[in-house]
This record gives sequence, C-alpha cells and structure tokens, in this order.
Amino acid sequence: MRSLVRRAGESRRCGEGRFPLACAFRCAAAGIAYAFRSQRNLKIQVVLGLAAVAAGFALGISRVDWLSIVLCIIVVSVAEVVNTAIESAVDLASPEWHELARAAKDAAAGAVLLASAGSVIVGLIVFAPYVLDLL
Ligand SMILES: Nc1ncnc2c1ncn2[C@@H]1O[C@H](COP(=O)(O)OP(=O)(O)OP(=O)(O)O)[C@@H](O)[C@H]1O
Repeated sequence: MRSLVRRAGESRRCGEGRFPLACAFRCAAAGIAYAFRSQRNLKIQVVLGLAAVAAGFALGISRVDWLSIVLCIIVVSVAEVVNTAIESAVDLASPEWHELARAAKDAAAGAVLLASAGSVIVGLIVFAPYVLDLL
C-alpha cells in the first residue's frame, strides 16, 4: 500500500515537472513495454510483422504496398495495446465475474481479431502477385 502511495506521488511529480512531455512519452513507452511483456499475442504479432517486412524487402514490393503493410502492423499493434489497457482496467474494476466485464474483454479481443484478420487479407492481396510472378 505504501509503495502504491509512493508511486502515485512519483506519477504526480512527473506530470508537474519541467519536462511533462518527456514524462508523458516515458509513461507511454512503459505502457507499450507492459503490453509487450504481458501479452503473448503481441510478441507473436511482432514476429509476424517482422516476417512481413522481411518478405517486403525480399520481394521488392512497391511504395503503396509498403504503406499497406506498415499500416497493418500499426493497426494490429495499436489494437493489442488498447486491448491490454482494457483488460487491466477491467481486472482492476471487476476482479469478480461480471457480464459487463466479459462483454468489455470480449469486445476488446474482437477488435484485435478484426485487425489481425484484416491484416492477413491485406497481406495476401499485397504478396500474392509477387509470389505468383516468381512461379
Ligand atoms: N471479470 C470477468 N468477468 C467475466 N468474464 C471474464 C472476466 N475476466 C475474463 N473474462 C472472460 O474470459 C476471457 C479471457 O479473459 P482474460 O483476462 O483471461 O484475457 P486473456 O486470455 O488474457 O486475453 P488475451 O488473449 O487477449 O490476452 C474474456 O474474453 C472474457 O470472456
């Protein structure tokens, strides 16, 4: 409890310091790091994203195709980080089973699924012509 109070104090000091923008970036980076540490799916998505980037270089995809791939990586990453935030907030607010907690977590997971499925479709549309050209 004492460490929680101390952390709350540190957090307030950070926001009121001379470089509140630097503090905000540090907090945001900590949030991304937490999502990466706690979400196995995010690690898998990062590996798949790196694989897509490697394939993009190997196949020499166009500028527009790069734009699609990079946007997909960003959208999936954002969805997973927001999903992590919702999961943490729900666990804090409703550690016991609750229908609304279930709905919130399911909806957050659904957002990640939509982003991931959409990215797979975009990946197929982008890479299929390059792969077919090689055959
Ligand atoms: N407090 C709760 N009340 C009701 N249902 C819950 C609650 N916590 C979790 N659930 C149900 O269990 C599912 C999995 O929740 P959990 O917190 O284990 O997420 P997770 O498996 O870590 O998700 P992810 O794979 O996205 O990280 C939720 O989608 C929801 O349906």
